Amino acid sequence: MQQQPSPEVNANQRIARISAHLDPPNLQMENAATVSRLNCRAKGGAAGFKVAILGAAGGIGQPLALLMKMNPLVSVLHLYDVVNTPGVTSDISHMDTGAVVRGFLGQQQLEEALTGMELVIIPAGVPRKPGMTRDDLFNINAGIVKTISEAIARCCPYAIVNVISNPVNSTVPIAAEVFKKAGTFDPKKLLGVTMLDVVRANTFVAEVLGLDPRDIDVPVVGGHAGVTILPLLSQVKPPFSFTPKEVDYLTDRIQNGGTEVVEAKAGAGSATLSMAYAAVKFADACLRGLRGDAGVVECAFLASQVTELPFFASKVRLGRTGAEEIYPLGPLNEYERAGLEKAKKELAASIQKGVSFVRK
Ligand SMILES: NC(=O)c1ccc[n+]([C@@H]2O[C@H](COP(=O)([O-])OP(=O)(O)OC[C@H]3O[C@@H](n4cnc5c(N)ncnc54)[C@H](O)[C@@H]3O)[C@@H](O)[C@H]2O)c1
Ligand SMILES: O=C(O)C[C@H](O)C(=O)O
Repeated sequence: MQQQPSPEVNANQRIARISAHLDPPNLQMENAATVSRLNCRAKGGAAGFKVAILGAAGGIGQPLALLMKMNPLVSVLHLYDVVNTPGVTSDISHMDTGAVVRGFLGQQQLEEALTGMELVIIPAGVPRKPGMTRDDLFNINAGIVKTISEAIARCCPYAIVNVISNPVNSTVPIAAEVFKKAGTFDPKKLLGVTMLDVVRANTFVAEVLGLDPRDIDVPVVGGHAGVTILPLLSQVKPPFSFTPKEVDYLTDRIQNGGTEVVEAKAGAGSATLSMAYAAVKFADACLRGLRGDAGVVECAFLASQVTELPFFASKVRLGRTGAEEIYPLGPLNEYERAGLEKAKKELAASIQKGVSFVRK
């Protein structure tokens, strides 16, 4: 005689039959009594883009991860670092926003972190301490950006790449050389993030004028270090005229905004919170472009023919394939023309340094 199943087994079988009816087999929980994070029903988030942050456990990386998790255009968020990603990922993943968050730790997980990504944001690398220039970071950060770029070329060659790691004037040429070697270079998709210069320029100009920074738009061209940061105050929108003293004050403050923060932090790093804000502003513009929104225009440092230099920051229109249009600099006044010459001289050397690092 067959033994009767216990009432409890019967109940479980009923649940299994009902859920088999309701759910596709691969989404069923094998046993309703042992739900875990691995067998629950997450489908991979709402519609949106797949974004990776490399250097996600750092001073910029953590608030950047927080803000990208809040961005409704992001469906999957990969957080990669060489330290501390399990904690950061666990923490961020509890936020009740749409993006599904996954963490990746150490170089052996870099390829997995990048596979399938549509936007890759790179704040990996060391920051300045007082007395240092951004170029002083080259020796460490050049190698980090090179390794990461090689992995991007292998795993997500069509992704838009936002480079934050300094010195941006050299790290973007490094990434470009790596992509050229791999045969994956698309000049529209490799973008150095100079958004913080624009954010600062809008803030400082608004302070001088006694206005709301959200109503101000200052184009900042050139590069992202000292005199290569060239605010075009003659092209501020809406148009305002400044006294020569105001122009000197504003140009100096915008060019040295990074140093202002480094000195205030007194050895504890450089801008992280304002940078995360700026990085998200720029990443969001890239995602809106990818989605097909019209009229998305921001400044970025990229391969360009706007000047005789191979890379230059200027206004670009972001679209489905990246920076689809690069705008000319427009009419410059005498002060800005002199600034442009200084900027080009320093930029040329920084670009060459990055190119030689990969070609050597
Ligand atoms: N473009 C800009 O406007 C701008 C603004 C601010 C800072 N930065 C630059 O951003 C970088 C990061 O600054 P931060 O304040 O976040 O520094 P941080 O030291 O706080 O964080 C950097 C993170 O990168 C990680 N990292 C180091 N090597 C790595 C590797 N090989 N792969 C992945 N991750 C790695 C570290 O573990 C750390 O978590 C610096 O180079 C800084 O100069 C750029
Ligand atoms: O100044 C730095 O070193 C960091 C960053 O480039 C900035 O502009 O804040």
